[in-house]
Amino acid sequence: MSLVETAKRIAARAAVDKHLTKKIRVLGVGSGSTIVYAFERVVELARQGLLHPNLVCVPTSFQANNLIRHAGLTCGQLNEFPKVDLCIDGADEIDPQLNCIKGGGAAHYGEKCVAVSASTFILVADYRKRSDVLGVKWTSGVPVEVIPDALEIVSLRIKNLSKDGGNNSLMKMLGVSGIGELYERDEPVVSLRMAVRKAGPVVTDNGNFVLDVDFGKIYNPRVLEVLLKQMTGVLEVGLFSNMAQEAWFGNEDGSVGIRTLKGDSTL
Ligand SMILES: O=C(CO)[C@H](O)[C@H](O)COP(=O)(O)O
Repeated sequence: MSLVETAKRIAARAAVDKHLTKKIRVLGVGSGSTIVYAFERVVELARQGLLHPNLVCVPTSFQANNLIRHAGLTCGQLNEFPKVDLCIDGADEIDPQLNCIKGGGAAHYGEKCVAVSASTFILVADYRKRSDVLGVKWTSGVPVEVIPDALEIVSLRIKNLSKDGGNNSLMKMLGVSGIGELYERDEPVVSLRMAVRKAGPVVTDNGNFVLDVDFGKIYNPRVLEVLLKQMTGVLEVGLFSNMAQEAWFGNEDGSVGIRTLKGDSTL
């Protein structure tokens, strides 16, 4: 197993061991490759009888739904279980305030639905995702899920943010005086995410498209998230600000690091 895969696995398993106690009845299951390792551990613990006897797993995506069903665990939807005790998910980049970029797997809408419903939201990742400022480690851009009919209008509005931003009354309401307080680039670079082994764009679990928007460094993820989210045609933004309580990182040396709002430590 490569260094990166080992790092994902140790972080994922350690976070599950710490947080998934017998008291957790409703578990949110994230998406991506790191979550596969976390879920492997969930299944091991369930088979050993160490979890809540009525554990329900709420998926964040089609992928997570498959993981749960193939393991034979109970799968529940958010409409039936809107109060999630714990959600464990991966991330593409995480800053010291535990803001993160998600959506590398285009599942950020489902992931955010579950994360906002969770009493505890824990991130698991390898060492490449630990960052001081968002936009430096994950350079593919912030994923923005867009309703297909609105693709062009949303692209244009995002490209023009820097030009129009200074006069935006919403920015004033949010207490930001200029777009330069939010991100680095003069003009965000907007790309439609293209599929691999399918002609045309990626189509999300919800039948939408994804724009990857490179803002350069992101200085104020919270306000940028709000600004993007309010654009008509945007379903969800892959910025998750002020949501996670902890991030668990697998380090290159085989140790596990824990990032909280109080700082970084090693297990
Ligand atoms: O947000 C996500 C999917 O939309 C993933 O959690 C994120 O992309 C991390 O994935 P991986 O664990 O494969 O690096």
